[in-house]
This record gives sequence, structure tokens and C-alpha cells, in this order.
Amino acid sequence: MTSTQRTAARRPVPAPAHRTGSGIEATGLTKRYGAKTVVHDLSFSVRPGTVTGFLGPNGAGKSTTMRMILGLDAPTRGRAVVGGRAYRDHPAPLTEVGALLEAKSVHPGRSARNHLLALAYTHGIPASRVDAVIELTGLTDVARRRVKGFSLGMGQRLGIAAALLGDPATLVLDEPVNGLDPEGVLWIRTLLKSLAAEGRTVLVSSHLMSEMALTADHLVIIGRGRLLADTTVEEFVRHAGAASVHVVTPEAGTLAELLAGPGVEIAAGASGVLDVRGTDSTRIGATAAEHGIPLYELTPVRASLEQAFMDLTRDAVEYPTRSPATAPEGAAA
Ligand SMILES: Nc1ncnc2c1ncn2[C@@H]1O[C@H](COP(=O)(O)OP(=O)(O)OP(=O)(O)O)[C@@H](O)[C@H]1O
Repeated sequence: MTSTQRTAARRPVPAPAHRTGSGIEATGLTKRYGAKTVVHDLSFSVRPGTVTGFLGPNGAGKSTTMRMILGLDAPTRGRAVVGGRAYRDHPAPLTEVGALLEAKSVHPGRSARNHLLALAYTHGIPASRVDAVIELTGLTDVARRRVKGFSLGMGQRLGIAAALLGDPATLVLDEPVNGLDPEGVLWIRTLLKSLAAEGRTVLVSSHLMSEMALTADHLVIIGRGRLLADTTVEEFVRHAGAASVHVVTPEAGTLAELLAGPGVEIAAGASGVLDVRGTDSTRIGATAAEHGIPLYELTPVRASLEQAFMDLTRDAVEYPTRSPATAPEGAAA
């Protein structure tokens, strides 16, 4: 091998040009229905080569935002562009943007393959591509079965096959893991990552933070139509790790006084329970030992990602519920 060949071999293979669009840009996106503003001055970017998780509680405005990106709803103000243009300005949108929305429009009496063939035919896409997406989405064995007998998971696969039909640079998927079994969830996770690795732009909505932490590189989090966070998963996880220490002692009052100091927050619960933030279990244990204070429990508690997400979106939840998991008994405010 010559040195020139060796250099060429090491150079990363660039993604095909048709797969490297310029992503999605939402600028001041606003949607009002009557007196209610459901999406409020939303600006964010979705970069090619990444999976971006679009998160928010029920009713946050995720589907409405996706519909505006896809030209299905007109923004009251602002704009969204995909690959540098508004969706409706693309001459062949299916080859630019593939979408999976919650509303299904599949003829139940048709087979999966015929459904895809009809879509392909109306968009000038060859039948060979239909067979390619059937294989890619694992539908080969059921491709000739009527869609009306499909399970939820098979229906989601078919929706994704349709979204991939035009080999688009951008994918916009609304809740693709909704209702799927663990195997289906894992399959979607792997697929989305591989599509992004090919240089595509992938925007995927969910209200499951824990799932997005495993799937996405970047997070755009909204609540009541407003941007709450635009961050990498790594950064979000680091933040969520902000720990507290659960302490149980018969001398809670004395220990709390000894631990008090700048940056330390102590919440006292029932029966000698302390929830301490801003210091760690080593210092608490050492302080207790130094003053002969018995400890019955000394447990570092890491906030779960789901908890961090709920904390972030708490004030933006449209239909709040009281859940034992989010409001543990005895937990102090
Ligand atoms: N056509 C419409 N007319 C009036 N209000 C609407 C319309 N479509 C959506 N909304 C309202 O807009 C808000 C945002 O809804 P949207 O479906 O975009 O939220 P979402 O984040 O996708 O929620 P979910 O996770 O429950 O699907 C909700 O309060 C909803 O009731």
C-alpha cells in the first residue's frame, strides 16, 4: 500500500450529499388556536448527524410544532425550515423529509407492501426502494398481509418504512416508541442512531426522558409551548446527577445545625429524616462521627433522569396529577 493509499483509507467516508441537509431551523415559531397560544416563540435547531429528542409533557405542543415543521399547520408567527427551505417549497418533499405522525392514514384492507407501493408510485419512487425499506424495517414476513391485522409495533414499523421511502435527509417522528414492547423500543433506538450516523437529521418526540437519554444526542425540551431546555443529553445527565443524601438519625436537629453552611440545603422530614443537598455522605458521616451522633441511614440519592425532567417541566404540565413517585411521603419541600 502506498502512503497516498494509506491516507485515503484513513479519511472518513463522507455521507452522500443527499443525506446531509442543513437540518431543521425553527425561528420564533408560534401557534395560536383562538385565545390559546399552544406554541410560543419557539426557536431551536436540529443538526444533521444527530438524534434530537423533542420532549415535553402531554399537551406541551410537540405535535403542533412537528406539524408546523412539516407544513401541515401554518404558524401564526415565525417559521420553520428543513434543509434551508420551508417544507412546502421542496419540489419533492418525501425525498427531503420523512415523517411519522400519530394520525394513521393507511387503508386497512391493503397489504403493507401495496400501501408502500401506492405511496412510492405517487412520488416517482421505484418499487425496489419499497422492498429495501420493507427489509430495513423487518417487515419482510408480513409485507403481504393486510394492515388491519397488524399489531401496534408492526404498524409503527410500517409508518417508519413509509417515512424512509424517499431516502430522506431529515426524519421527523412523533412518539415512535409509544406503546411498543421492549424489543420494539430497542429496534427503534438502534435504527434512529444508525440513520443519524449516516448523516441524516433525526427529530423524535417523546415524553419519556429515560428513553431519550439512551437514544438522543441532543434534547429540546418544551412545556406549555415554550422552550425549557436546549441541551446535549450529556449536559442534562450531568445536571440530573445533582445528588442529595438521605439521612436518618435520632439527633436530626443537632446534625442539621452542624451541617448548615453556605450552599448546603437541609430539608427535615418526619421521624429524624433529613434530606441534605450541597454536601456529600462522606462529610455528613464524618461530622456525625465527630460529634457522636448515631446514624441509622446515610444514603446518597441520585436524581433520576425522569425526575429531573419532571422537575424541569413541573410548572408546565397541562394536566398535573399527584403521584406517590413524585411526592414521597415524608419528603420535605
Ligand atoms: N386543532 C387544534 N385546535 C385547538 N387546540 C389544539 C389543536 N391542536 C392542538 N391543540 C392544543 O394544543 C396544545 C398542544 O397540543 P399538542 O398535541 O401539540 O401537544 P403534544 O406535546 O404533542 O401532546 P401529547 O404528548 O399529548 O401528544 C394542547 O393543549 C392541545 O389541546
